[in-house]
Amino acid sequence: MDKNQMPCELQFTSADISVGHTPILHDLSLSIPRGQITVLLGPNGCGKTSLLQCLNGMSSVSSGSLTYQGESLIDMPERKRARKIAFLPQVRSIIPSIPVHTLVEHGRFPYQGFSRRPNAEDRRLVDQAMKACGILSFADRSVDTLSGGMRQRVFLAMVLAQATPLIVLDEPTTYLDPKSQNEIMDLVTSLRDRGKTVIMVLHDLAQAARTADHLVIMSDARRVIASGPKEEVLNTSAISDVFGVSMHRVSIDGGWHYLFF
Ligand SMILES: Nc1ncnc2c1ncn2[C@@H]1O[C@H](COP(=O)(O)OP(=O)(O)OP(=O)(O)O)[C@@H](O)[C@H]1O
Repeated sequence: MDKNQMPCELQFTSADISVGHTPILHDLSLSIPRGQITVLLGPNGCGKTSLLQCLNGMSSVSSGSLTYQGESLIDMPERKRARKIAFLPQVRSIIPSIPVHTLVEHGRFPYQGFSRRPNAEDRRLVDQAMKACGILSFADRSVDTLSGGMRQRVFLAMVLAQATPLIVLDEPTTYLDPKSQNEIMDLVTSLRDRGKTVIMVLHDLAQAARTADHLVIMSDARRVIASGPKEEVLNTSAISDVFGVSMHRVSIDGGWHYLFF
């Protein structure tokens, strides 16, 4: 299918978004396409996290609408939402002192009964997620003994084990070295290639330009000023308007690479 005509996964329409009782975003309308990687870019404090947090209930839509594949998310029970959307928040300050496989199993909670006893299908999906993230050999290690890059893989495996069509990642590469960042981006790309929809916040413009299919640019005024297929958005002045940098495209080995300065 033409990437410009992918069906819509998420739709915000004239949405006012609040954190607690504090209004953060006003009259936001935005479509997120299915089966693509959407990257949300914008300066600190423009409301990226608040926008995403409507998807895990940490912020709320106080007027307007938010739908997932046409179904309202606003009143959707938490457990049902968690079978559709997996959410990895920004860097966590508290790292659990539990084995890797136990943390990854948390991804199966939305499917389990009160006892939370994993069945064969849960165990299969947990193993599959750990394999995809390259952490099977760490299964018995305590999460708090791992490096930052490896921890991020473990959290990603937990999100994968949730087996949702939509994955939301808030700054998944922060504090990681370049190699670990590339590995996480490769993983994200492989998720998209397996049919998942991914939305993530990044701060690295080159990484965003390399990885995204679809770009959303927000401004200091907490507005979406550009949204669309990557090439279309990169051809506007949105990035230079918001970040004060110019984009330069260079061809290396037949592929395009983006530099911003
Ligand atoms: N719980 C809260 N109560 C009041 N204001 C809040 C709360 N959470 C966020 N805000 C404010 O909302 C605005 C948007 O914050 P948000 O974290 O969504 O921005 P962001 O674009 O994700 O920033 P960053 O890039 O720094 O992570 C900021 O001005 C922030 O101070």
